[in-house]
Formats: sequence, C-alpha cells, structure tokens
Amino acid sequence: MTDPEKKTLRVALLGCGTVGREVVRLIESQSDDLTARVGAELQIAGIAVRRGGRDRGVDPALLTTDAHGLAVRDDIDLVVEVVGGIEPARSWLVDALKAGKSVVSANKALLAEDGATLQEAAAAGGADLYYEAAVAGAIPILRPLRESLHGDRITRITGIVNGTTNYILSSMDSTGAGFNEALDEATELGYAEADPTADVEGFDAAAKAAILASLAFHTRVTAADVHREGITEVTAADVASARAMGCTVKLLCIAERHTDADGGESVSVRVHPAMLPRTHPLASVGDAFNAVFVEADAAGQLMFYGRGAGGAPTASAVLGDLVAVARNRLAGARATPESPYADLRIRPMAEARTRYHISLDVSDKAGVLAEVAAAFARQDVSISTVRQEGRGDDATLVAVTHTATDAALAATVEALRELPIVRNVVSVMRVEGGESK
Ligand SMILES: NC(=O)C1=CN([C@@H]2O[C@H](COP(=O)(O)OP(=O)(O)OC[C@H]3O[C@@H](n4cnc5c(N)ncnc54)[C@H](OP(=O)(O)O)[C@@H]3O)[C@@H](O)[C@H]2O)C=CC1
Ligand SMILES: N[C@@H](CC=O)C(=O)O
Repeated sequence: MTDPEKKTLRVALLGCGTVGREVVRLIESQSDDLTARVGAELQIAGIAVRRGGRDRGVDPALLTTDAHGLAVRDDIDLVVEVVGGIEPARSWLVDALKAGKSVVSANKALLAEDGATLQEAAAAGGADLYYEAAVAGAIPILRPLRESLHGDRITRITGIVNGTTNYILSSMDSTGAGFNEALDEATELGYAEADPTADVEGFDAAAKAAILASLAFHTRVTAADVHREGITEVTAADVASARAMGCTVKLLCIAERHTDADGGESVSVRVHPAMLPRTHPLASVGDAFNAVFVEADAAGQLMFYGRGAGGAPTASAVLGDLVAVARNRLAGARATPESPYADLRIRPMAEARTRYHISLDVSDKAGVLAEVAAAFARQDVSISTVRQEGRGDDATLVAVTHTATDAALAATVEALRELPIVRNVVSVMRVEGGESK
C-alpha cells in the first residue's frame, strides 16, 4: 500500500539470481537518485528465492521462499519478477496484478506464451505490467515500439536477440572456439538461461520475436506462432563456408508484415541461423551484444544496439520500468496497454521468401552440374551462384539460390537428397540480406 506520508513504495523482488542480485545492487546504490526521480523511496520489502538459508549478500531478514505470499502481501506496491519460467511465475503475477500491484517482469518465456492472461489480470486490477528487460537486455526497444514509433507503420524487424548464441557464433567465427567451450563461457558470464537449451535451440529468441512482433504489428503473436530453429546444427564448416562468401553466421529473428493476394495483411515471424553479408549492419554485432534493426514506412531504417544479456544490463532495463511504474502509481495513472486490434493472420514458414546456401558432396562426373541444376529448376528455384570445391571423390558443390518460397527451397533439398550423384547433403543454411524479396 502506498504510504502517502512517508512517500515510500514497497517492492517485492521475486528471484535473486543473476538479474535479481543486480536489481538489489542498483536500488541500494542509487537509492537517493531513485527517490528523487520517482518522488518516493523505493524500498525492498522482501526477496523470494527457491532455496533458503544461503548467503546472498542481502539482508537475510528480507528473504523468503514463499514468492506468492510475498507478491500479494498487503504492504507491497510493486512486484519485480526475475525468476523465469511459466509456472508458478504466471500464478504469482496474475494474483499480484489482480490485487492491484504494478508488475515489472523480465520473463520473456511467460510473456510470449501467455502475455494475454497477464494483460487481462492487469486490466482487472487496474495495474501496470512492464517488461522492457524481457527483450534484448539493456536495449530500450519495447518502449520505442510502444511509444516513439506508434505513429508509424513498421514493416520489418530483423534482430539478434539472444546473447548466448551470439557469443557462441562470434567465438566460433573469430577465434575458432568449439561450440561447447563457448557455451560454457556464456553460462559462466551469466548470459545463458537456467536451462541453456532455451538459448541454443532458439526458444529464447522465439519468445522475444513473438513479443517484438506483437508490439510492432499490433497483433497477437505467441511463441507457438514463431518458426524456430536453433544453432546446434551449425558446424565449424558452415562458419568457414560463410566466411568464404564474405558472410558471417548469426541467429536471426525476423518479423515481417506482408500484403496478401486478397489485399489483406499477414505477418511471419521466424528464428533461425542465417548467413549474413559482412556488410550488413547486424554482421558486426559480436560477443553477447544484441541489435534490433527496425524498418518503418516513415522513419526508414533504425538500429538499436547494446548489451542483450547479463545481470547488470538486464537490471538496468528492470530499473527503468520500476521507475516508470512507480511514477504512474504516485500519479494514480496506468499506462494504456497495447491492443492486438490488427488481428493479422500468421503466415506459415512455407510461405516465407528466403534464400538457401546448400553444400553437397557429389560424384565429380560430367553432367553432375546439369543434374543438380535440374533439381532446382523443377521446383522453380533459381540459382544465384554455384562453385565446386575439391575434385574426384572429394568434390563439393556449393550453391546459393535466389529468393524463393521456403517450401520450394525445402522441396529442392529433399529432391537433391534423392539424386544418386549426391552422396551427402553436407549443410543447408538460409542466407539473409543482399537481395530483395
Ligand atoms: N540472465 C540474463 O542475462 C537475462 C535474464 N532474463 C530473464 O530474467 C529472469 C531471471 O534470469 P536470471 O537471473 O538469469 O535467472 P537465475 O536462474 O540466475 O535466477 C533465478 C532466481 O529465481 C529464484 N527462483 C527460482 N524458482 C523459484 C521459486 N519457485 N520460488 C522463488 N524463487 C525462485 C532462484 O532462487 P535460487 O537462487 O534459490 O535458486 C533465483 O534466485 C528470467 O526470466 C530470464 O529469462 C532476461 C534478460 C537477460
Ligand atoms: N539467455 C538470454 C538472456 C537474455 O535475455 C540471452 O542469452 O540472450
């Protein structure tokens, strides 16, 4: 409950791990400044963790293992959730919001799976729900989409939104590090999720892609609507092959607005590794940095860049939201939530227009090229470049296509697998940039 005399807002912190610890540090170390910016003191009234009895460098009297009890306690004004996962976090936040507590969350998995339920609870409780930290760590991207670009029409978002996979791919590219070694480093640095499968299999990026697409296109996109591929199949040979083409491999999230044949609109949202020309603005985004490239009708192209993972960068975004919800609360106001009014059709991946880089082990005989080219032609897929590496039994053909539907490209790969002269389809990867759709 807001104390009008003392002007203190009481904060329940759910989670005290990589991000939570930094939230505590920032609130404590900037206490006076935050009080001046908010107009009231932000006081941490309790901290929920899973395992009690550990020294966490915080006042032990604040610790509890009853997150739900803390979130709905009468004296709590603001709830910060930095635990992660769907349940029990959803139940805690729904009950806190219905009880009128303003909520700040970094939980992209929950927001992408069931943001609608949280928004309904926020509306029922007349409370704020802010989640800037859920996408791209410290980078302010959700607020620009929700506010600054609200008068424009966004057509496309291309992003690197997972720090762990970008760290792994950048290390493989620049130092030749192995996949597992780089993943261990990313985990040690606090970038990876509690279960890093969420990072390397693309679930984390897909959740962020769903949140970005929902805000950019004013429609409901959930994680289940996002085509998702991770980076576990990316090999050192793929990275070297990309390098030979003047490209680098990145895990991209791509959200596009389309005009359908009947004049209506649809959106496609996908996450997959892709070869990107080194001249592309996203190609130079290394380490655990993230970047989001936004294209809009009037604004043109914008790029948002910064630290996308790690305790302190993420806590920076959490604190920004905390100040915003605290101010709203003092003003007796609530931010107008984004409406999914556009209700756009979600296009399946098969309809997306992409390009493929295909590497084949072939028998180096006369007519091989013609047979391979015919397989592409049967699917109406046009080849942009083709080159042969090696000779005889070691011959490899590398083909890069022009843009075609993903369905036609996938069918081409299946047809190539059936050709007797193709010993092995060594790798298939999409290519982004460098050609209009
Ligand atoms: N790390 C990052 O770079 C970023 C993380 N995020 C998101 O922020 C959230 C937190 O991430 P992070 O700090 O890395 O995660 P951690 O795993 O480091 O911390 C999670 C915290 O939640 C606590 N917790 C887990 N289950 C419960 C439970 N049932 N009841 C009470 N407390 C519980 C844990 O307690 P205990 O300490 O006892 O285990 C721990 O303190 C996630 O949603 C993540 O996706 C967003 C952007 C970046
Ligand atoms: N595991 C995530 C953390 C931030 O969202 C990542 O690597 O980007």
